[in-house]
Amino acid sequence: MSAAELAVDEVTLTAGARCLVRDVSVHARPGEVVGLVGPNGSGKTSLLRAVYRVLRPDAGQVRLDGADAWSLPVRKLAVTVAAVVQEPGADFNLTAREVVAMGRTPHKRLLAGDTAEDHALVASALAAVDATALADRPFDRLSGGERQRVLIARALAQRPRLLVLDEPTNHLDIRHQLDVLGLLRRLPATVLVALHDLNLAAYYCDRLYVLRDGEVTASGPPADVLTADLLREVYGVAGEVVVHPRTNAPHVTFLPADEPPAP
Ligand SMILES: Nc1ncnc2c1ncn2[C@@H]1O[C@H](COP(=O)(O)OP(=O)(O)OP(=O)(O)O)[C@@H](O)[C@H]1O
Repeated sequence: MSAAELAVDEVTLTAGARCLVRDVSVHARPGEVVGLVGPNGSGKTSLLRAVYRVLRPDAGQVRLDGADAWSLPVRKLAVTVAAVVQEPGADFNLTAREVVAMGRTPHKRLLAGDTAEDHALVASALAAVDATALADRPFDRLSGGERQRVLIARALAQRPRLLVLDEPTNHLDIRHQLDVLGLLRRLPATVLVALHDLNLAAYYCDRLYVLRDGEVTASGPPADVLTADLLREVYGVAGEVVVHPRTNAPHVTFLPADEPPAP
């Protein structure tokens, strides 16, 4: 298993008469962690949906290792790409362990049972997200953050070559946010992740793409992309960006609009 190369080439996505994403190109080299950031409604989720093949591009192409992702056989796609999305189907009358085991399905023949390797991969995926103790609990009775970790474990059990995640730290407490993002960095996979927290994106991503109104407005290493000018232009907020002396990553401090004048 090796990390995949992702190339989104000049993709345009529409829904009815509405343009969701226009002429967007995003590239992730094998093993890179690439972040998508941008305000609400800027097109992050839509773009991810085109990559994991839910929303077909009206123009442009999504390529995995050079091949058109939308032409790959379903099974080939399922052993290559895993997605952790915001609204998973709610058909989960299953335990957490059973949900994670679903990640093994693309690797199996029809009706084949679980192998010792499947059991081991499920157990290690649960452990990786600190969810071993949740394994026998009904999935639909877990808290939001617990559920999120189980869904990440399901994607890990799939052993994807490209992992696509939409706001994976949503619902997670700070320790689990740091653990999950640290884990993504260590995976032998390419990662495309939409994040709202710019400081986490700056620390954990190799490169960022900033979306605004469905278009890429900036891209590059976090230190090049995250500037006070960008925060003002894209998000309409005042902020200061410094290189943090301990992490060496850019660190953003937001300045509330009603900040009292300096003494
Ligand atoms: N099926 C659809 N039909 C019409 N409009 C849609 C559809 N899906 C998304 N949109 C619109 O497209 C725009 C981009 O939405 P998208 O969910 O991709 O943004 P996002 O960057 O992920 O936002 P957020 O940060 O709020 O999650 C939004 O204005 C949204 O309302």
